[in-house]
Amino acid sequence: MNSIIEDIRVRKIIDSRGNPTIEVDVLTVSGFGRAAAPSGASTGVKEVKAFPEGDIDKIISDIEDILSSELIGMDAEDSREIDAVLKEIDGTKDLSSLGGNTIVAVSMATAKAAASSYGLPLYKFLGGNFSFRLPYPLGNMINGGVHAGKRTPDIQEFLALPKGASTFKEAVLTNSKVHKRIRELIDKKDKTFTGGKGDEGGWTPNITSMDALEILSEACENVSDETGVEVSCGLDFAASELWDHERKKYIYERDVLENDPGEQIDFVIDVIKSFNLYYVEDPFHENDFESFAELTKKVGDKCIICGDDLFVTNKKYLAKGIKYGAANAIIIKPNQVGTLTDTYDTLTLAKENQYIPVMSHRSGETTDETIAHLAVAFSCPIIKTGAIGGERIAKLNELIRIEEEIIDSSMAELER
Ligand SMILES: C=C(OP(=O)(O)O)C(=O)O
Ligand SMILES: [Mg+2]
Repeated sequence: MNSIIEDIRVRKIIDSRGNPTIEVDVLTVSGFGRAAAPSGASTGVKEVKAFPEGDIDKIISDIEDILSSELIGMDAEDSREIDAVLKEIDGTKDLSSLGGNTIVAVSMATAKAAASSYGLPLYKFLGGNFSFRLPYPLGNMINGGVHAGKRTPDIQEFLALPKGASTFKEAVLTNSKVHKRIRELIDKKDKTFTGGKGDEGGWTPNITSMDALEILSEACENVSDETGVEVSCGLDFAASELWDHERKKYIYERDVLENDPGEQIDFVIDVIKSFNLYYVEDPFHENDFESFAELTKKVGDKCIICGDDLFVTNKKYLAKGIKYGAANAIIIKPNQVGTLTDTYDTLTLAKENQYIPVMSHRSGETTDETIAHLAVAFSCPIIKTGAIGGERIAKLNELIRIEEEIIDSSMAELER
């Protein structure tokens, strides 16, 4: 039994925002796995709690003792059992006792240790020999909202998807061209721009969302013409951050726009049509399943409507969404739900119901590359993990390596 757990180490490291997070090492008889947890800024209220209350250093040493006494001697290969034990030790619904970030790091590090015990990369260990498809990278080009500073666009993410790329490497290089082109276009529009970037490596100009959309659209078109690779545009509204619960309105401060829920639906449809958007994430706040359903009914045949804060990678909320017909895609962030098993179960439900699973980074990231492997292992047609920036390219470059390693690899199938 080469995959029996022999030791567990938990440490505090920093993420891309300079905030503390948790990294876990798992040692088995003949393998080793390491994973670190990311953190969100526009977190959904239904997500598990990232950290328990209290002094993180004290928590870490306590947690290491507890985990060691429970997990040493278990088989790292048995992810479902490991995850069940983690949840049992935690004992809370929102994982607030150990913290979702601790649990997800242990869950992922254990799976990596099991893969290593068999001498396999994680994507192959989890996905087997028939996981040969690479996801399309959905790249963050302009950052706004809570991922950027004051006077930046209200909408959180302006995205590009090189859906005409025939290889992952070509797709990544195409996105980097769009990113560069956008800088040139911003320089023309915002004369004070000094090249600042936001949490996910997108530019942070002092312009409105509408101007940012014009620039995104022009850059995607320019690069498509220049390279022959079709590049589509997308947005993450992160609308829970725009929603004023008291006034029941979406407030766009920079654009000086206020939309009630009905106006927001019309506005989103108008933007999708005017800019020929291929992808829209969280256009409504996290509890508005009805508006999601109306939008999906109206434009879901042409545009990917993706729920992030709406579903928080949780199969319970996804099941509700399926009932409503809300969305046709779901963001998959393992730390929103806490374990690899729960992530897998949500993904499976999504696929059974023709929801596109979009594997995703968080705005606060480390150089951990686990989600690159999960995207291939679980056949996600899209991965959202930035376009540039060390912690973002850690995933993109890992996928370039994976593509090289897979015999007869091909890009995912994307319809619409
Ligand atoms: C990645 C995102 O942001 P965060 O990690 O801040 O939730 C997102 O909203 O899709
Ligand atoms: Mg989002």
